[in-house]
Amino acid sequence: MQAPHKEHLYKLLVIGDLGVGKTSIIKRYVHQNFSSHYRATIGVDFALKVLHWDPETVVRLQLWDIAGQERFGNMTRVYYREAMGAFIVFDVTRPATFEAVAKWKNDLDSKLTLPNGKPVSVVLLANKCDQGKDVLMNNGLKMDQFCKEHGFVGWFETSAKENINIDEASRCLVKHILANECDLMESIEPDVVKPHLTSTKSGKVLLIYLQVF
Ligand SMILES: Nc1nc2c(ncn2[C@@H]2O[C@H](COP(=O)(O)OP(=O)(O)OP(=O)(O)O)[C@@H](O)[C@H]2O)c(=O)[nH]1
Repeated sequence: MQAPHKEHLYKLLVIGDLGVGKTSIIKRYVHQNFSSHYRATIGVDFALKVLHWDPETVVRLQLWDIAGQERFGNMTRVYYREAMGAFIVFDVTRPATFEAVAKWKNDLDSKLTLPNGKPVSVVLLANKCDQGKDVLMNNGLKMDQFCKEHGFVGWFETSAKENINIDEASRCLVKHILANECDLMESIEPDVVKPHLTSTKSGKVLLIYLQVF
């Protein structure tokens, strides 16, 4: 079999209010499992997903699972550094978590831009759709409008529990990032946007930034 020609490494953020399902979405996406047991993330956690994008291209995604409580802290600026894209997640059964979406998006846009000054690609995830299938059914147009107004590249109803639309949402985000990278390559040296990656004993990904502060 011929080796892939192109390798991409992207840091992706997964943000949104407490308990909306960020960890569960990542677990489903990376480990193909789900637990109904809730344990709040403290700070940030990491996972790595390898996508065979096409016969010639491998895409590695470093998923940064950022605790919901971090919206009220000062660490998001550090966590956001050098990300190429993000998922913002809300829980369809809790309207307050949707109201927080714009705050998360503003926080992100105020602290992170691509090296060419443009905003990073962000996909909105309406999670736990297995619990409230009707909540968004009649609001599709409103959601399209909301995404346009707030600069999301797309939105998906997802369920980590039933494995609905998570792969699709990721493909949408990666597609936009690949397109953005073509623009970036024209003006920026590739090494400038690549973080340093090593593996730890536990198999988790440890990201070492030389200039965190
Ligand atoms: N029914 C249903 N429950 C879900 C789904 N996704 C997550 N949950 C449940 O929601 C609770 C919170 O999920 P987490 O993945 O821990 O949420 P989180 O956003 O990572 O939370 P923080 O770490 O506090 O920010 C857990 O009890 C999950 O089992 C889903 O798609 N459907």
